[in-house]
Amino acid sequence: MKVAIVGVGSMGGAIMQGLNNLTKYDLIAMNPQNPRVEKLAHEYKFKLVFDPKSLIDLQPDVVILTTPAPVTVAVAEQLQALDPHTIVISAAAGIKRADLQAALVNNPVATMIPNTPVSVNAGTIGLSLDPKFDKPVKDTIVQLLNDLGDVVLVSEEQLDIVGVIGGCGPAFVDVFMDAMSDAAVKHGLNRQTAYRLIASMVKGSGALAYETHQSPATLRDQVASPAGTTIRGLAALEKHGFRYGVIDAVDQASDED
Ligand SMILES: NC(=O)C1=CN([C@@H]2O[C@H](COP(=O)(O)OP(=O)(O)OC[C@H]3O[C@@H](n4cnc5c(N)ncnc54)[C@H](O)[C@@H]3O)[C@@H](O)[C@H]2O)C=CC1
Ligand SMILES: O=C(O)[C@@H]1CCC=N1
Repeated sequence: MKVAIVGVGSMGGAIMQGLNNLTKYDLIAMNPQNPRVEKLAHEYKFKLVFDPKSLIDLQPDVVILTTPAPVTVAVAEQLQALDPHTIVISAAAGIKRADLQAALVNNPVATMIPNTPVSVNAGTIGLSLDPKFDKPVKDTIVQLLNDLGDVVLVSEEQLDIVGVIGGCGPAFVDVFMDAMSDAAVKHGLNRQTAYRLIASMVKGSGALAYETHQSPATLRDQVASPAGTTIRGLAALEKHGFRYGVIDAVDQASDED
């Protein structure tokens, strides 16, 4: 399958990497000339074009839009001459399917919010589909995105909050991991050991919650032994408003103003 990525920045590059890991996709990219993207094209051996006509001529089966959100509808307008069978999937946060569909009248258009862990095929991808899609279109989209991680099908109204939790979430977790590594270094671990330890701990905590379906509160209680060390740390997190900080981070990221 021929997959084109339009806009090879952080998100487009992560998708490119995740698809390249599988070696089964014929990958194409469109981006303004940029040495970083050219280096990536050389490394991953994908075909790089710089203008919409060249992209359209290559007849991709799927086009993924990972351009900056404010220009994404304009980019879609430049792709109006795509073959009608080409499926377009936009990753642009806050851009509605109706606006993209108005630009791409003949093509099936889906909207999603992926996250950067797609680069290691461990992404979380909130996906909204047009209920009018026929089964082959739906299957093509879901199968492609399943190769990049977990696909969570949601309504378009829910995509904004899914985008904040799944899409912004890795950055919030990164801040937590960074702070923990400072603490570990303060207590004598070297930075590299701290990073490895913390990444493994977060990966394992996520896997445990994911595999067992237990609530975070239940899992937390299993760690906090009576009169033990964990409950003292949990009390300190409460004292410093950690939970409210997380809730407010989601509120702020969700705020459109
Ligand atoms: N970074 C992330 O974790 C996530 C980003 N997104 C969405 O992905 C999109 C891109 O975000 P980032 O990768 O963070 O931004 P970025 O700034 O790193 O990448 C944007 C890329 O698009 C290219 N570009 C700009 N105008 C273009 C045009 N007219 N045609 C083709 N390419 C063009 C830029 O040269 C750059 O390589 C945004 O719409 C954002 O909402 C969605 C979920 C997560
Ligand atoms: O920061 C952003 O706007 C994008 C959307 C979700 C994650 N990154």
